[in-house]
Amino acid sequence: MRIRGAARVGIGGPVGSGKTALLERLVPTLLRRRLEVAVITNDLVTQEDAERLRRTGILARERILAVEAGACPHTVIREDPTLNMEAADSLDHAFPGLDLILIESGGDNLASTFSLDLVDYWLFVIDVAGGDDIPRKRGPGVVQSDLLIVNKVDLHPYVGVDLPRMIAQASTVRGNRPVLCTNCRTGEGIDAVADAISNAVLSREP
Ligand SMILES: Nc1nc2c(ncn2[C@@H]2O[C@H](COP(=O)(O)OP(=O)(O)OP(=O)(O)O)[C@@H](O)[C@H]2O)c(=O)[nH]1
Repeated sequence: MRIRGAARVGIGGPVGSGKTALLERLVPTLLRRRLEVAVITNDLVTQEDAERLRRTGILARERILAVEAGACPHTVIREDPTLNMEAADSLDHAFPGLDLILIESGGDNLASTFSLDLVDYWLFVIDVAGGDDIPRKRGPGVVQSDLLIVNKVDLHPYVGVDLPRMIAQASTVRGNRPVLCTNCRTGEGIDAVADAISNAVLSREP
């Protein structure tokens, strides 16, 4: 068992659903709440997402670590999360006051889930452009995540998606575990995501 450091929060979801865009909005929101944050990104064979986040300047470069996941993004967050656990341990060691380590998975399919050896809580990000039948397919990520995020809600009129129906189906398959909507272009819904994470994994008030 690890010595208690920062809370570890996973962010998974299909390719392009908006995981990095969510981080770009969520990190500044958490920092405004005076929380100490670091990020680990997982890419297949590059450090692209980490470099993208570093370029935004939202966090000091050394608070953003990259794990190269190899061929299977879910392997390093579920079957053998050693690389991510080592990265998180090194952030805990380097920044003793850290509150949260956000671990972004590489883009994967609806079956991807996080090992609870790695994270205390995990979000799964889908987007409306993927279609409103995604929740009905009952992928483990959609069903089992602690928080489901339906992103890109601004696009629903353009892709013919019935958003209320999509949310209702998501809530049904999740047995009333939470579902939140976000628009990472504008920041809509991000405060609610920060509230959910804080309430779930932080012992002190933000
Ligand atoms: N319209 C709209 N576009 C968005 C939103 N969120 C993300 N995008 C766009 O969607 C595309 C993919 O976003 P990313 O944040 O790169 O997605 P990702 O899940 O990190 O992608 P991978 O790491 O490749 O799996 C980008 O062009 C974003 O600008 C949103 O809420 N609305």
